[in-house]
Amino acid sequence: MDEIRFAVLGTGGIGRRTLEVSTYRDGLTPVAACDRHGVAIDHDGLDVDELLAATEGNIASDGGVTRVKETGEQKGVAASTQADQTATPIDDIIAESDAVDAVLIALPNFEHEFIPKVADRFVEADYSGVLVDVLKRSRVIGMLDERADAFAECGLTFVCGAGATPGLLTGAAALAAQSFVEVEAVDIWWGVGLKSGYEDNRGTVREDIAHLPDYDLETVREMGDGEIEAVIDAHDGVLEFHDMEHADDVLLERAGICEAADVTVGGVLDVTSDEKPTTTTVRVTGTTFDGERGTNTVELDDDTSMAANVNGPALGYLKSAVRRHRAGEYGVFGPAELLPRF
Ligand SMILES: NC(=O)c1ccc[n+]([C@@H]2O[C@H](COP(=O)([O-])OP(=O)(O)OC[C@H]3O[C@@H](n4cnc5c(N)ncnc54)[C@H](O)[C@@H]3O)[C@@H](O)[C@H]2O)c1
Repeated sequence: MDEIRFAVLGTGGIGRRTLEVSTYRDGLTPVAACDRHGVAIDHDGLDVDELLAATEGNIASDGGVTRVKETGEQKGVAASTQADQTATPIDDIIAESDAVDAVLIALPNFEHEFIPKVADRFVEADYSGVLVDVLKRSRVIGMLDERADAFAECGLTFVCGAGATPGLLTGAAALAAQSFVEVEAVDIWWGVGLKSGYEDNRGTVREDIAHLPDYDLETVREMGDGEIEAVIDAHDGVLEFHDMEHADDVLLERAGICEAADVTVGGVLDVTSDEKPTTTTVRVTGTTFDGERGTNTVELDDDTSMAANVNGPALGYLKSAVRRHRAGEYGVFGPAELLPRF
């Protein structure tokens, strides 16, 4: 496979690690990266080490965040010698997108329409390439599906929900389901330990809090950092979630594996320790062709971090998407559709 030149939109907790993980993968050259204040573009390949060093402890987050950790004079990616400050970071990358094979979207998702609207801007620019997102919310998949024809017309291959959950765990469920002729339940239970906590993973932690009873995306978007930290403190740094709106459900349904209503997602986030508070498991219960009822369980090792489980799969799905794109397959794909089909 030819070298893949890719861009990262959003160099926060996830996007920075996307760049780092890509240095361990063959055939991936990062050529552009941006956050809300700056953009770095080098068609010969970005110097990832320099960019990571410049943004260490210096992530330009948003979502109601006013206090940004800064070590250099510039906020976020603009602190890199390879970057420039800009008011139009995404448009700056779109302007160069003829020379970009794939774009990984690691932007926050506080507004459901934000990522679909970013995709619209690529369509308006007639971008023929790959877009991959790691978004979580089920309802956004439908918004992307509505755009499938527009994507197909401009030759765009979009892979949605390609992080850990949804993403890796959706794919694991799709594989585990192959033993059955009928799937009755998929239960996803995740554990994440993030000692760097809210400071370095603002988008992820804030979006997760929206799943707690009494909160939603609208309320967490308006909350100040102090209020978010107060919620975390009120739970002693350990937050447990049930019945989360994670797109694993609609992504398994659109792959024909089970009904969305048969999928449950929950988990535990511990921001006081890097140890996982609980083991991440996917349990798929169904009936085999010869009448046995059983549960196939996939388990992640407790030592694999969230950053590893989001970014490894995201880049893996990105590579699969580039193959699809080069074979002339355009439109919207979920992680379960890039695996054995039901
Ligand atoms: N699927 C999964 O398993 C999974 C797991 C973790 C996180 N995520 C998702 O990853 C996303 C990123 O999370 P994070 O913790 O890295 O967030 P973050 O807040 O740390 O980083 C977000 C980045 O996006 C940039 N940004 C925001 N608005 C922008 C704009 N208009 N233009 C350009 N850049 C902009 C910010 O400057 C920042 O660099 C979230 O949507 C989260 O839900 C998915």
